[in-house]
Amino acid sequence: MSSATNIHPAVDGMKRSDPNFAGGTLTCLCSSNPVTVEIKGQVAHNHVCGCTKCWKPAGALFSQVAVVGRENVKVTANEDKLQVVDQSATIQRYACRDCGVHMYGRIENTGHAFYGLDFVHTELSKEKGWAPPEFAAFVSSIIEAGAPPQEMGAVRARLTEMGLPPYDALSPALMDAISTHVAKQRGVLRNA
Ligand SMILES: N[C@@H](CCC(=O)N[C@@H](CSCO)C(=O)NCC(=O)O)C(=O)O
Ligand SMILES: [Zn+2]
Ligand SMILES: [Zn+2]
Repeated sequence: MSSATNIHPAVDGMKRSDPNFAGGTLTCLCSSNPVTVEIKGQVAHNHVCGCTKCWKPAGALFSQVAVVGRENVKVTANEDKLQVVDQSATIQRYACRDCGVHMYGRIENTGHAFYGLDFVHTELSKEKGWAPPEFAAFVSSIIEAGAPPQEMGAVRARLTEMGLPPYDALSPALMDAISTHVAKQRGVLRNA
């Protein structure tokens, strides 16, 4: 089977975003004492991510990950099961120590362009109406997790067919936002 068929189980044919969506509850995969996280309101910049750091469902080549204001993220059950996957990473990903699912990722560096935003996987919620993914990020990184390099053409073609433009970092809009932030910090952006 070609890798190109395994982009992400929840993404193909995803419904349109509900303009009045109020949020939902993310639940980890534990059959008993699951960790739950309440998300208030809609997420932004939902995307599929091929990087090795984001949590992916079994068999998927990509994770599905979006951002939401950290003030709208609240752990509502079994918080004691959460542990940070990699303390040295920019995004501190809180994973369930029993099932391994990442419940939210938080940026603690106040100087980072995305400080104030948490990273979440909306597929962990049963509510419908979440904003669907808009692009594919870190596509080349799937090779680092074992995807055959010779299948990358097929993977990019499939992503494009699914309406997810493939990029090897974040989307141009998000890369511009990061660089604008850095330029402002350095004082080199005069007219912004
Ligand atoms: N090739 C590396 C890339 C890892 C990476 O830089 N991931 C991005 C995107 S995560 C969500 O879109 C990132 O911002 N990482 C910061 C962090 O993980 O703390 C790989 O595949 O590992
Ligand atoms: Zn769990
Ligand atoms: Zn990622």
